[in-house]
Amino acid sequence: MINARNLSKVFHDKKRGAIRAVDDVSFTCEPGRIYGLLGANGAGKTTTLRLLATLLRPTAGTATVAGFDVLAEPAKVRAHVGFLGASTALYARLTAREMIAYFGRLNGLSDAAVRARTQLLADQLGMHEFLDRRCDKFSTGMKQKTSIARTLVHDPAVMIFDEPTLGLDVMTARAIVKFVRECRDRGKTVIYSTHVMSEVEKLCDKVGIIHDGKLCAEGTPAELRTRYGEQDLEEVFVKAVGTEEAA
Ligand SMILES: Nc1ncnc2c1ncn2[C@@H]1O[C@H](COP(=O)(O)OP(=O)(O)OP(=O)(O)O)[C@@H](O)[C@H]1O
Repeated sequence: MINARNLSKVFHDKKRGAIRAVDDVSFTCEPGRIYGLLGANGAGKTTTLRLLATLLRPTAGTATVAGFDVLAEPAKVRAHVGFLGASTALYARLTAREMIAYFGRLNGLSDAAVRARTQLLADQLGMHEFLDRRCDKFSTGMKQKTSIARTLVHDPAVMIFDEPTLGLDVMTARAIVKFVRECRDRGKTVIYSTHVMSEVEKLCDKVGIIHDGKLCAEGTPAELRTRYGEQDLEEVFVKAVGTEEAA
């Protein structure tokens, strides 16, 4: 479960001054559900996700993630969250298997648990063919699958994916979308940020549209279509953001 309450984050930049990257954002995502965070470049998606994963501290507001407060119990939040960000990196000299094992041990898993999780994640993500190859030889898709596996090795209750299919070919993107759906079906709480409307369509039970740091519209895809009188989610997005700008 994720419960964000009036989350705000202000950055202070020498050139740009104060940047209100996230502005009073509140939403809830329940177990067995995927919450889609939709927004243009610079809207505040990544900052919101980093606040939830405790990689940043909110300027105001707070959130509970898997039952723990991000301000009061950040270590417990981290133990129950898997965060796949754009900068999730791999060690070039390690193989995918070693990479997963390394993060498994960091998360306190036994050798037997690491072996079992590696087997399962490699099955689910289709990684067996390259599990024992070094990460520096990987394609973008292999890297992303390995990053997902190392992020989720401790089987967290809450999974945060920040644009996980960016730059991937159609087949790899589909495999990842399928994997995320299966995580939801196993009862995980999933938050998923993307620019790709077809993924929102396929995946998200609820969508939050973020613009200039503010959550300007929220609902199921069907509710948003009705509210904005548009079938195409891209049109819904344009209208929601346009209404916010006009206001
Ligand atoms: N560490 C930082 N210092 C200063 N400003 C920042 C920092 N991180 C983000 N920002 C600014 O905060 C705003 C929101 O950025 P954020 O990365 O959250 O947007 P986003 O919706 O994830 O965009 P994208 O789709 O391009 O990844 C932007 O104006 C960005 O330049």
